[in-house]
Amino acid sequence: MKNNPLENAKVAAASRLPAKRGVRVEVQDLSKSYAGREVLKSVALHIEAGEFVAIVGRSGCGKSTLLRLLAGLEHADGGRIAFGESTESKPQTRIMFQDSRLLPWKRVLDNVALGLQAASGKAVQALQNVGLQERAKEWPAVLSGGQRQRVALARALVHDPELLLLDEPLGALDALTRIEMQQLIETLWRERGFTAVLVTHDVQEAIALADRVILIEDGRITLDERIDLQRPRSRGNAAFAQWEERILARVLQHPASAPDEVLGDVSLLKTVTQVAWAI
Ligand SMILES: Nc1ncnc2c1ncn2[C@@H]1O[C@H](COP(=O)(O)OP(=O)(O)OP(=O)(O)O)[C@@H](O)[C@H]1O
Repeated sequence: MKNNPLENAKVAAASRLPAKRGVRVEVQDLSKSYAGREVLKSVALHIEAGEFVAIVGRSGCGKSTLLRLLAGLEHADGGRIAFGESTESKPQTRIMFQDSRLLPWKRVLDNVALGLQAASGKAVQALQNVGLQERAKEWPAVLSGGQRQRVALARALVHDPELLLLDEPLGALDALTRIEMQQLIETLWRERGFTAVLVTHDVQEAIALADRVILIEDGRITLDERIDLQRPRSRGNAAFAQWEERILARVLQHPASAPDEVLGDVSLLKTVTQVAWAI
């Protein structure tokens, strides 16, 4: 295979199509407080099996808290989360963070194979899917940030998850690598059919990837928009730009808690937009 993650993903899709594995997610009346401060307030959310949902919102609004509750990393104070038909069974879930969290003392392939019993075939295939099979024997430290995130993606997908949770996984990457990673995630999601929930500060990323964009403000869902653009989505398209402007305007409408935060949020979002448009 060539060292091109998108091409590799397409070839792999043609040769080996696993059953679509998305799980339906039902969140009702979910609440969570830290030290008496309510961070999530009666959140209700329905996600179809195989749907791609992006969650946006200002810093501190509760996005990652919701993701951690979906992952089962923390417990809610109230409400319920159900997967598929039952509240009992837990789906195969994987989470990716901004930091790849690879083990520095294990080589790339061994990082991907973590948690697998008879590892190597599946792990090699997962590395091929992200275009890094030639780096299998190297240490994570010699990879670039984007390559490390591709390894983290391979490590998540090797378990064939029903639910993939993405907590700003591309937040530390440069604009071009970020767009390439978005395309890779979209290709693998379309191939495999897992349910995806992405937390992002980047409205353009949310619109590029998601079937639905959800806005959280002060711990509540205040916007839930279905993005009716065909895939793959072109950032130069007028309808794309209209969606971006509309959601960005809505995010910025909500007052931030401090003047610095307003400036930080606006400039971050605008910078990402301008850089991405310039490419
Ligand atoms: N373990 C914790 N203990 C105390 N407070 C917490 C804890 N985790 C989160 N919080 C608080 O809950 C609020 C929401 O945090 P959360 O990480 O969900 O925000 P976020 O929307 O993901 O923000 P960002 O976009 O900056 O990552 C914040 O005020 C945060 O300080």
